[in-house]
Amino acid sequence: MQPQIYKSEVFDMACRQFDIAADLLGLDPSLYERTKYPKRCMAVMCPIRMDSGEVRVFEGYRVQHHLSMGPTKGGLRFHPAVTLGEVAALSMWMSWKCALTGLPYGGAKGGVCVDTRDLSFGELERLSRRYMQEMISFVGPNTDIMAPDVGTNEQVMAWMMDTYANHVGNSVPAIVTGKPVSLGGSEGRREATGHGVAYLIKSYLNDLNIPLDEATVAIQGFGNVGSEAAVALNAFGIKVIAISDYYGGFYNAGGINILDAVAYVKAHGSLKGWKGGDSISNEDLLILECTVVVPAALERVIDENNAPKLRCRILAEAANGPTTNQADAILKQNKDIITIPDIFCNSGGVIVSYFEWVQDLQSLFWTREEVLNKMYKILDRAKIEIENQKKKLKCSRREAALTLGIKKVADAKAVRGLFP
Ligand SMILES: NC(=O)C1=CN([C@@H]2O[C@H](COP(=O)(O)OP(=O)(O)OC[C@H]3O[C@@H](n4cnc5c(N)ncnc54)[C@H](OP(=O)(O)O)[C@@H]3O)[C@@H](O)[C@H]2O)C=CC1
Ligand SMILES: O=C(O)CCC(=O)C(=O)O
Repeated sequence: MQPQIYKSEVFDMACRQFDIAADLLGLDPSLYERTKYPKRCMAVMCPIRMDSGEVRVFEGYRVQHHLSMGPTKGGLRFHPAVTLGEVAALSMWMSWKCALTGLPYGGAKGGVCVDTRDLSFGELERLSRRYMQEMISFVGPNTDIMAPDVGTNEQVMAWMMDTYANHVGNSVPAIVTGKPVSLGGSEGRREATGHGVAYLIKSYLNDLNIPLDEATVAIQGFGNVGSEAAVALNAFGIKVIAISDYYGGFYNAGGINILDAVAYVKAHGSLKGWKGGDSISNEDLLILECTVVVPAALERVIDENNAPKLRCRILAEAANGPTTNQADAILKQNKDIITIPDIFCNSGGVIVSYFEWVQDLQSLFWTREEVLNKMYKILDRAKIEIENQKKKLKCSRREAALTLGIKKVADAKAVRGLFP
């Protein structure tokens, strides 16, 4: 029976993906619900004194999907659309992602329902600290390790770590990843997710025999993941022709000046008012004629209405859950489009978070080159496994990735047995 507390479109979507993959695997019924649903969750109310003197209370959540193979791991989202159901779905995807890439973690995710655009720097700090304070009994460097996601960043992770460290009385760098390097963060973590996305795009372009300098890319979302993917694509000599954020997008057939766009966002907080291209809506960006489309913002942006209109060769899912089940069924029939599924496409982030955690635990730090090379190796290995599984099960790439991840978790649960 599906737990009612998580009821939402996005949770249903993650459950439907699980059902399809579990059927392909012929998953033992005794493992089905144990493997599928999140293990436990925490909901907290975070009262914050605003700069005006008023007290506002924000809802926060953390969902730990499974604890069978190590601590849980996953990002923390600050966004007005956050719900417990969304966080639960994201925690499921973290589990399959970590298992697929061979990381010794279960999945987790956290979220606070807040629009950070409405907060001052001081209010953001108080909210971040209060959330961690409320979560102290639920997380730990060997229990559940947070990282940045939508609306959070290195600074938020620094406050999280400081709050936890003040509580226990000593520095605990391994409590969060995606921290500033000066606090034990890893070289390469900031760019890892976007860089991994760009690396996989390059790899699939090579498979399609499309020369890199002939490829064109449209990216929805220009935050950490979208902008770092654009920077890495640019460095690989792959032309980005459209970018966007919450306020809308920009199109330039001659190629977006990525470094200028990044500098503009750094100075102004968003792309609003930038002059680097013609205006394009977020909806039209996804159906542009180009080689690669990269959704790098939020879930469920590709649905049954726009899926038949996609005009790309590669859909690189940098965001988590950008494609609905209905759109997925449509894309499965379209043999001209390669979908690089989210749990694989954006896994560079958690892979390097794992490296950060390992470096923190051993207090021995690696160079950016070492970090990225180790990440490439894991991505290459996962790609081979996915392509083999796709052939073996005669299924889509998403189903291949999900079955690989889900099977590892189910096998671990089976061998651990039931207690008592
Ligand atoms: N950070 C990481 O390491 C990882 C992130 N991911 C996933 O990648 C995606 C992006 O995360 P991240 O880059 O960290 O988040 P950020 O908050 O850094 O960036 C989000 C971007 O999406 C834009 N955006 C927000 N709403 C919309 C909208 N309705 N239409 C178009 N764009 C919108 C934001 O615009 P604006 O700034 O104007 O609000 C911003 O450019 C998420 O799905 C996340 O779960 C996956 C793996 C790891
Ligand atoms: O780096 C991490 O631990 C998690 C990143 C994340 O939230 C994700 O992969 O969706």
